[in-house]
Amino acid sequence: MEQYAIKGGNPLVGEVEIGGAKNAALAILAAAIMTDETVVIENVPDVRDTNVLIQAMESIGVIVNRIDRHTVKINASHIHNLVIEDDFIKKIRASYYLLGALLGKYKKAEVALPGGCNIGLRPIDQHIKGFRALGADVRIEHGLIITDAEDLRGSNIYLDVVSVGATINVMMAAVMAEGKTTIENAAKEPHVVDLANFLNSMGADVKGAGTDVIRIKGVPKLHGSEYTIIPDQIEAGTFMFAAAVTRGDVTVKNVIPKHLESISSKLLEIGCEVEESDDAVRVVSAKALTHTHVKTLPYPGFPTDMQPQIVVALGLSAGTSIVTESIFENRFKYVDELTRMGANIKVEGNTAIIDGVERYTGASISAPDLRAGASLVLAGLAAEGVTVVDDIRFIERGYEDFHLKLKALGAQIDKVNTERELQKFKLKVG
Ligand SMILES: CC(=O)N[C@H]1[C@@H](OP(=O)(O)OP(=O)(O)OC[C@H]2O[C@@H](n3ccc(=O)[nH]c3=O)[C@H](O)[C@@H]2O)O[C@H](CO)[C@@H](O)[C@@H]1O
Ligand SMILES: C=C(OP(=O)(O)O)C(=O)O
Repeated sequence: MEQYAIKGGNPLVGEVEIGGAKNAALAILAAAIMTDETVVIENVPDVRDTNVLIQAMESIGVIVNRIDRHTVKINASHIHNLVIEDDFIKKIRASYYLLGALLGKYKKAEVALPGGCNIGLRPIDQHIKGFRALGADVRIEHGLIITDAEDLRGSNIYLDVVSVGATINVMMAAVMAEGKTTIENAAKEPHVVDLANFLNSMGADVKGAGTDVIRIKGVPKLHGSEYTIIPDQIEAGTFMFAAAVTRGDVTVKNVIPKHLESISSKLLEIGCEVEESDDAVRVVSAKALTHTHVKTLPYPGFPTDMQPQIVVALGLSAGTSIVTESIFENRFKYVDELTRMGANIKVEGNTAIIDGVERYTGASISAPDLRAGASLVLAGLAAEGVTVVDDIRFIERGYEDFHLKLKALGAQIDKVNTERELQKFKLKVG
């Protein structure tokens, strides 16, 4: 089983290029099947989740050509099947975007219930509420979400919780519905805006994305497009925190600094310097880190997908910090692993009370999910001695070349596959 072997202690220094946003790419790839014309999408991250989604699209007859590692050409004029139930698709969250896309285009779809990170219950009632409001019948049978409609008609939909997935799914189902749709209490995340921009580039009429009211006028059909996906806010944030915890000096390049504001603010609060330019942010961690309080919130609040990264940093900060996870009920599972490395953190319900320690010490640990896994790697980079992180397949769901990018910044990290390779790494790093 592949693992990351890490020898901590090196400050990360240099520049790192951020890739396309995984969560935008997943929505946009799914939406690309809503036209029979060819679509070219650039800046698609080469990560497991996007590759699984592409594989599922191919399984129903979508032709996907890779022009280069990050550019795909999609033609969905020969879809022959509206049922998607292979085992892989059950593992990712965004499989359900194919439901909104197929329902919007063909008025019918059957897709396996979604997976994704095991961080809470993750119900899909708001997606179902939205589809039903547009006139679709929706039922769950044999592990599949089955939806069909004679006609989709625009509607006013108020989301009871701010949900990225439901906002995206309802938007896709509504763009070719007859008449006007309003999504109230919509999510405002950058990837919601990116999807709306992409749909508009295909001829849709979506207004208000990025605010909490999205207005959609149905159009009869969508056409081909060429589109570039926005940079990944969370990949960028992860490298910014890698600089913070290793006392480094890292410039994350190819980013939209506005999307990183909540992350930059917290880094400033804990004692880092943050310099913004047009499409880059530099983080310098020269002083001892200090404590702060954090509550995860929908955008523009502090992202839940950055919660484990900031906990790793606060675990090394002087004083007591309180982190409240307000989006998912069970996103502190990694704290047990961090405790093995010497962290002093007590979890009470959705709150972590963190008493900073002077250092972490290397240990053998497992990645419980994507962001927690990446954050445990950051802990390993800051720790004294060698850390071995198992289950790195979770990390590879959302980070392209994670260890190679860290290595280029001066980290001592290798991917190892056998005990022998691990011993070799240990000998190499001394
Ligand atoms: C593939 C993707 O883009 N994943 C992101 C997406 O997940 P995802 O789209 O699953 O997250 P949501 O925004 O939908 O979830 C937010 C909250 O709403 C609840 N909820 C959601 C839908 C629903 O029908 N009913 C309901 O109660 C969820 O349980 C959660 O408590 O947004 C999350 C919140 O920013 C991120 O952590 C994930 O990385
Ligand atoms: C939780 C995440 O992804 P997913 O919703 O796909 O599980 C994430 O990207 O951090």
